[in-house]
Amino acid sequence: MGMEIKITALSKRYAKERIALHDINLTIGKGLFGLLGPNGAGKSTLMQIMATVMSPTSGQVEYGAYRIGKDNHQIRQLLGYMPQKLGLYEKLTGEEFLNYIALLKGMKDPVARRLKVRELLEKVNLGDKAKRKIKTYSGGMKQRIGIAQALIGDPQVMIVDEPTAGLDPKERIRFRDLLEELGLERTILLSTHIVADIETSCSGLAVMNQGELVYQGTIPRLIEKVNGKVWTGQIHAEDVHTLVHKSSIVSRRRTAEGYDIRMVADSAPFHGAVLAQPGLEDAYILLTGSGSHA
Ligand SMILES: Nc1ncnc2c1ncn2[C@@H]1O[C@H](COP(=O)(O)OP(=O)(O)OP(=O)(O)O)[C@@H](O)[C@H]1O
Repeated sequence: MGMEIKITALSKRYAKERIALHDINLTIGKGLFGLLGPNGAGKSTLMQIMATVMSPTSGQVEYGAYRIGKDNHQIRQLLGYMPQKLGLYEKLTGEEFLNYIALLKGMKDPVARRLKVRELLEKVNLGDKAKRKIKTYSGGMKQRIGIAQALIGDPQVMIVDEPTAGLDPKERIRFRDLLEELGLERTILLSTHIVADIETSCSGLAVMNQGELVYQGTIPRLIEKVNGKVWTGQIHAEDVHTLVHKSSIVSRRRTAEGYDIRMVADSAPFHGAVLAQPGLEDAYILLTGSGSHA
């Protein structure tokens, strides 16, 4: 299972000339594919168009032989979509909610439906919480029930929009493991603005910034781009203002004397800075200028 998705010259312009996507060309293969970018980069817009819930201004998305706009019905059959804001029915139990969604998706046979709901609850590790109301679930549990509903109908492709927002680190790891496992037999597109969400697990990666695709390829090849450009060192508090290109600061930690700094620069950015082993976070900051400590 799993299939190739081809995006060609895709653009989206909202009202008032706001360009959310500009000429996106991207191929997404089998496995877990990461879509990384800061808030407002256009990730949700792209995913909504791919999920056939919004039309592009121009361009094309193809799922094998199917095209959005023309074959939406067929595409929805092979797609599981988890939007950023999942309307959960808080008063229902996890089991009731999945049963309801399965009904909506056309599973008419009650026995098959009950079996499927059970299987999905087990798969996302909520078997023992099936009879509890969704409003009592933690953030991570809600996200996992969201994945379960997207899995009804055994979709070949899953589109998952910023699922880890608001999760604590433990829940985030658990959720990532689940997606990784699901990615073994399908195509999963996962969007996030958190580098750690995709660091270890993705077979492919695209980075977006301000409506543009700024990178597509493997994680190691992206990290290569910052080889010899990542610097660490200590700087005195009174010298911080001398740092230029603050947007390329990867991390800044207060110490007794000043700051421990990690930043991306072509040459040593301050006195005493030494080269460090580069990572994905460094490359991401070089591409997007989205230093969280800038
Ligand atoms: N319905 C809309 N009307 C007008 N502008 C919109 C609309 N939806 C999104 N935008 C704008 O389009 C741009 C891309 O937004 P989008 O939500 O796709 O980004 P994102 O990468 O998913 O970020 P976030 O994680 O904050 O949702 C932003 O500038 C946003 O303000």
